[in-house]
Amino acid sequence: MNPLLEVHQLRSGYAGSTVLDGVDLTLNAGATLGLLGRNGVGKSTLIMTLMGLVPMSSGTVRLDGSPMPHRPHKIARAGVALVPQGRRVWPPLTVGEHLKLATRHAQPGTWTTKTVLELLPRLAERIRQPAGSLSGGEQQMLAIARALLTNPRLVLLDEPSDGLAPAIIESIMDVIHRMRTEGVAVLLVEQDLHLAFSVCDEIAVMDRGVIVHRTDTESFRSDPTTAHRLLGVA
Ligand SMILES: Nc1ncnc2c1ncn2[C@@H]1O[C@H](COP(=O)(O)OP(=O)(O)OP(=O)(O)O)[C@@H](O)[C@H]1O
Repeated sequence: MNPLLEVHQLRSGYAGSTVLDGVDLTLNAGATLGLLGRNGVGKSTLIMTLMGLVPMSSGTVRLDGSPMPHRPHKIARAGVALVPQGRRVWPPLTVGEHLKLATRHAQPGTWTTKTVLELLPRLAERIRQPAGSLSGGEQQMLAIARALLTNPRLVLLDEPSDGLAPAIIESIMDVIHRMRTEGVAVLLVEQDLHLAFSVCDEIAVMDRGVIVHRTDTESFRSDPTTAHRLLGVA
């Protein structure tokens, strides 16, 4: 069986500077992989390149055995959804308007406005509120809701815990666990090790544009020496 996502020798970057320098990565359908690494090593660039938002200069990306389309809307239609760093909600649009827009090109599936609002009841309570007036945690939930409504096979989550209180991070964990239950594959870029360890089957570490380490979560968690060497944390 093909992996859902197969990345081979991927290179990309910005205006003459190479950031990804030969990334090799696979992810099976329904699996949850945490991508860790120090600041600036290229984790977000990988997410943006997979989503077609940063052009690749060489390498291959395959989704379910077929070449990944290049344009973001085609990548989304192929079943890949992005929860970007910084949420990227539209401040004047209400929660309801965001959800309506997200359903426009959605594939049919488990996730509908009803099931997403059942999972994220705080959004249901704020359906007429402009996104700009939501708290950071609520905006993060909205960004996740928007991604789920497309009924993706793969969700790329870029630092969902960034700047959020522990209670909200717990809610994000619950949502990622639910994605797993529904068979959605997740590539999670995270600095919060507690979050990554609690939801991921495996951990990969990036350094200077390549994947330098990959193991199951339990092995990574029980090997603080390696974690310290790769991430600078105990
Ligand atoms: N839009 C951009 N234009 C030019 N350089 C960029 C751009 N975005 C990122 N970079 C550079 O690319 C490199 C990798 O950045 P990236 O955001 O992918 O790292 P990261 O591992 O996600 O870091 P962090 O954990 O701090 O978010 C950095 O040197 C960064 O300055």
